[in-house]
Amino acid sequence: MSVRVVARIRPLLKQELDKDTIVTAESPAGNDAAPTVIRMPNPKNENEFFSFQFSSVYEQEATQQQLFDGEVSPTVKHLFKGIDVQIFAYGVTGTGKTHTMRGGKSLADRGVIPRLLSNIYRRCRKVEKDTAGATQVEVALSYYEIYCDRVYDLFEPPEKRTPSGLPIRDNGGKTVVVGLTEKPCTSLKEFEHLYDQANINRSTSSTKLNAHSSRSHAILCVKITQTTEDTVRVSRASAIDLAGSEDNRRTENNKERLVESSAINKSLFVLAQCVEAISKKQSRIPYRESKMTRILSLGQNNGLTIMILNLAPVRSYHLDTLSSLNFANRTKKIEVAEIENEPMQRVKPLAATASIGGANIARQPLRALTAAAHNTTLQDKENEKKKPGSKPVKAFSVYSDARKTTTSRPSAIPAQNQGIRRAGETHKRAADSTLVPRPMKTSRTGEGAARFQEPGLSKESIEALIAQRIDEKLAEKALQDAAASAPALSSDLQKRLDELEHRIDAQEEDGKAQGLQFLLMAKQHQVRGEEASALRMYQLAAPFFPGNEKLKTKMRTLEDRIRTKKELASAMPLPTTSSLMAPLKAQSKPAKARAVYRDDSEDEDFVAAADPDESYASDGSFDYRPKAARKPKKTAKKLPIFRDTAEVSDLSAAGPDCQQTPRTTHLLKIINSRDVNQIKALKGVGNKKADAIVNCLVEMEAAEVHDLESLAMLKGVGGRTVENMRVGLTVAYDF
Ligand SMILES: Nc1ncnc2c1ncn2[C@@H]1O[C@H](COP(=O)(O)OP(=O)(O)OP(=O)(O)O)[C@@H](O)[C@H]1O
Repeated sequence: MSVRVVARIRPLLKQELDKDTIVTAESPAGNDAAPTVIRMPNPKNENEFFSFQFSSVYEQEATQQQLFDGEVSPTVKHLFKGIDVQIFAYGVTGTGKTHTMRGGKSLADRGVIPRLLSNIYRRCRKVEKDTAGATQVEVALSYYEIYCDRVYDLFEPPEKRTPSGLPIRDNGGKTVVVGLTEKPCTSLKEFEHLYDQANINRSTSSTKLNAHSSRSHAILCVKITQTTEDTVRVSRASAIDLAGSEDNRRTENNKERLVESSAINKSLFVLAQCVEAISKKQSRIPYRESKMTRILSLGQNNGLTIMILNLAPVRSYHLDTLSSLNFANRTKKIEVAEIENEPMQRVKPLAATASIGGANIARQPLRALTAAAHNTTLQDKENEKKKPGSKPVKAFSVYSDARKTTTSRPSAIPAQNQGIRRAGETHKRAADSTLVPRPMKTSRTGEGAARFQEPGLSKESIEALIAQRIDEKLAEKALQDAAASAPALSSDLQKRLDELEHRIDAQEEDGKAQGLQFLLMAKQHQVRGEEASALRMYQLAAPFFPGNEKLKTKMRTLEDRIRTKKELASAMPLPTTSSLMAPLKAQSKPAKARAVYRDDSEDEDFVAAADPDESYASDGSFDYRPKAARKPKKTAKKLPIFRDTAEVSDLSAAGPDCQQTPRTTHLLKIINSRDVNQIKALKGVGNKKADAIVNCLVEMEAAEVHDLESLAMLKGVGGRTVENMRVGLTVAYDF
């Protein structure tokens, strides 16, 4: 399922005026149903309105209780079924993220986090009661912040922090913070105490836009462990209060706030890049470019993900609000696999795990070997059907090289290890009972115990064997992942990027590390041909290298090139919207013509075609080569030509400056409104097409469709559709 995105508009603050309200909530059909649409004017033309559809929309008056009941409360039962839940608040500074997640002290003001914990404890009691105490539920908390791209444990006082913060590692596909405190927490009261104490340690400051602005991303992780006699099931709820993006022209931040702000903006920029890369199905998602994106792992985590988009209703946030809405619109398309964490057999923690993360970080639990639909092949299911009563089939065996046995053996497990199934419950398997070698089982019920009882193998050696096998699997997977995500860079270039990364690692303590990171990102963007992003990163790096002439020259060159490109684009017959639409529509044009008006994401070709000699030659660390042989392109598809011949009189009546008929103008106005209902009402446009058009427009951000040719190039639209839309308008309105 996709990420669930809900929007919340905060009420006006004391200094804000009602007349400045520009963001409103609406029901899709304009009826009394709960609102799901956010509407706001186009910053370029206030007579036009943009509409954005989300799973739900909470208006200014919505209470903390309503938001919790509508969005978070329903996830708790899934959490107890073993499904991880991630809830994060996103929005510009001062839009109400902390209010939503943490809230105030009074009962009514409590935010998502205390309510979630209250709900979890209630459910713990219910589970224990319903199972007459056979299931024990334990809750443990960890809470940390990412401040200036460094991870700090919020359960530790600031004076205990090391300047470089805690390291993060990939552990079996999950990102973990090494050395984080995990505190068992048995009641809501205990939670409130721990949470309040920890929040004192969080980095907040007063800025011009928010008297209590969070200067870090805060992540609360609630681990729920349900233990029965035989199994242990672990699931996690993560509640994340992201720091808000800041426009430093408005904040008047001092130097310290500026450094924080640039770290916040950088991480949010990387997050936006990740979301864009995911939505464009690119093979490389830049998760690793910021700790926040590594930890958030949007689109990589299994479970339920909810994003609460916080919005300020007033005009002073106009552009920021539009950018947040565009981000949210992309996020809602990200698919997340709703896979539950399977229960595992109760075993003592493996000795080998201690080395990964100290006492508090456990190795990725041994995956349950119980029947799991997603782990079972069709063939396996067939086998199960054919042999009623036969043992179910499993997808893989961790213990495949253990010796087979034909008789049950006396238990070799110490009596205190109650987690492992008892000898009496073990099942025998005849050595020759297999039609195929080593039959697979989905369930290890009993079987796991039998294997632990192999004589001749000590408990330690079995554990060591398991640890070794898991490490091999993890290493294999890491190699596969690395190979799959490796960008197609020349080995020379890759070497230089690696060197730069090593320099960053080596200088972690040095103030320049942050600057080098910006530089690395700039180079990565540049090598991908994303010049605007590269320039932005160079600009962020600049304060770390004062007086560096090479860097200044590089920025000037990029600025010139971007400016030239823009001028060329405006001189071209097709408007910029076409360039934005080009990648959206699978139409290809001859490379040379296209080079002039394509957007950032493809301007590597622009460089190669328009200015082959301009170069990264000045950049000693780069060996830039334009892409060599490319696949032959398809010949350009001819664009439809629209002539409003039937309306020449209208055109002349509209005056000499007007290049479009009123009907065309009206049609474009409807399209640019991005109002899905208005677009749907056009002749020949159904729900699907209207959605596709609105999605294209959202991808174009603030850009608009200026003519019928550009409209015909939108994904899902063609010349015929445009003609239908236009013709349909003759009867629909009065010119
Ligand atoms: N739903 C709401 N009801 C009442 N007050 C609200 C609401 N949402 C936000 N506020 C108020 O708006 C102000 C800013 O909110 P908050 O500090 O939560 O913003 P933020 O998005 O977390 O900002 P930052 O990113 O700077 O930390 C606070 O004074 C807060 O009390």
